[in-house]
Amino acid sequence: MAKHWADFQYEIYLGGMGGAVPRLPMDLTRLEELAEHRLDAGPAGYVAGSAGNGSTARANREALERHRIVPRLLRDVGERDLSVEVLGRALPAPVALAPVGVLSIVHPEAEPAAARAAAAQGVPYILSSASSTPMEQVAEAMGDAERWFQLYWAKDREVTRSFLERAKGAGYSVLVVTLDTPLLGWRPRDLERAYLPFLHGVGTANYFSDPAFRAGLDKPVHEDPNAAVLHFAGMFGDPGKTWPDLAFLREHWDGPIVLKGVLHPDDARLAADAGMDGVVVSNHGGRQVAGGVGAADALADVVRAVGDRLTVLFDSGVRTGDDVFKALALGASAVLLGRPYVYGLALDGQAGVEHVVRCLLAEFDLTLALSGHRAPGSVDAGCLAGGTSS
Ligand SMILES: Cc1cc2nc3c(=O)[nH]c(=O)nc-3n(C[C@H](O)[C@H](O)[C@H](O)COP(=O)(O)O)c2cc1C
Ligand SMILES: CCCCCCC(=O)C(=O)O
Repeated sequence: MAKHWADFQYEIYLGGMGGAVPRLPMDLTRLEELAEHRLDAGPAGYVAGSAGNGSTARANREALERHRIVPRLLRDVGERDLSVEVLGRALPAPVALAPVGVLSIVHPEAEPAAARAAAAQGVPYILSSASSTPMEQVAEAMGDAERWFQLYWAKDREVTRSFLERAKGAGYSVLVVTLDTPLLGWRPRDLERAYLPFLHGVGTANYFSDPAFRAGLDKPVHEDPNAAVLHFAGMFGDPGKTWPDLAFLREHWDGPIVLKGVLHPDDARLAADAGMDGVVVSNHGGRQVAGGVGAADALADVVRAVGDRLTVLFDSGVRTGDDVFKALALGASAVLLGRPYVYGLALDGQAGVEHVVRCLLAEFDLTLALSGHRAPGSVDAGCLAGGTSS
């Protein structure tokens, strides 16, 4: 019998009878406000902030909210199984933790704590290449658990080559290449405080520990950390890259490669033509292009274009279990959870991240059951108002 994530609610009700009530909210949309009170203004603004006047981030929520679920009745949903196969990997549920850089700005245990939480709940953890912890240490914290590596595709080929070698050596199995950040978006909350973690003494240890990165410095990192940070900021992205450059990554990575930040169906087709394995339909949580399309509004078109050739994942705006259900109904194979787990980490370390994952999956399990479904595989456009089953 598969695990019923929904049982978490009875654990809580029964625990409550003994006087133990959860330390964190059960409504994950309340996390942001709590975390903003807990964190200093710089980190709080960096995590919650987005590009321009925030319209893309708002569009993400509006796009998900606009879709409404139409439940079905009397369909025997007593036994349910949330597991899915994604990119050849068996996952307990269609959820992974999105890559988020420099987590040390929200909690001293940073990426290893988030990664341990993911491992404990069995969901994949996608480590950001801009992490505040070297990738080998994060891998060690995870034991045998499923781990993926996100790459910022550096200007310097040697650094990219070195990152791919290290990631392979440390057991990361899927490469997620983020394409929507060749330059940093216009982020007023950070600009108004002149706050960019990397320029506030927060080292990206993942880069600083890299031999190819260090070879590009005039002085060792400890002698001139500011120069190291500036070197990182100048090379982490490369606005000069084009589609044929993907051949380099295909050549140096044997496992699945997923392109993150795809919103246009033609770009999804180009990804398939370039021999990629998947795409993440994402606008980086509204942090890059201002005035951009809500990510969920782009999802169905991408699935129509390449759903038979590529695995389509989704992020940007996922906050609740019903959001996960809606993303699957629009054709995603799985979703990446972003800010909510970062707030969980800020509020209660590893336990906070586990709380967030358990709430999200309990809510998803209940949404599935209460809508008349036993497994993610039967969720399609026909589950949404105005949609038709395939
Ligand atoms: C503080 C922060 C840092 C992020 N760092 C990265 C990163 O290093 N690499 C990356 O591909 N995406 C990064 N992202 C984007 C997330 O992977 C994801 O696309 C986004 O959080 C989804 O939006 P949501 O959090 O609103 O759901 C970051 C997002 C946030 C909030
Ligand atoms: C100057 C380095 C920027 C790294 C970007 C991290 C990220 O993806 C985000 O803040 O969003």
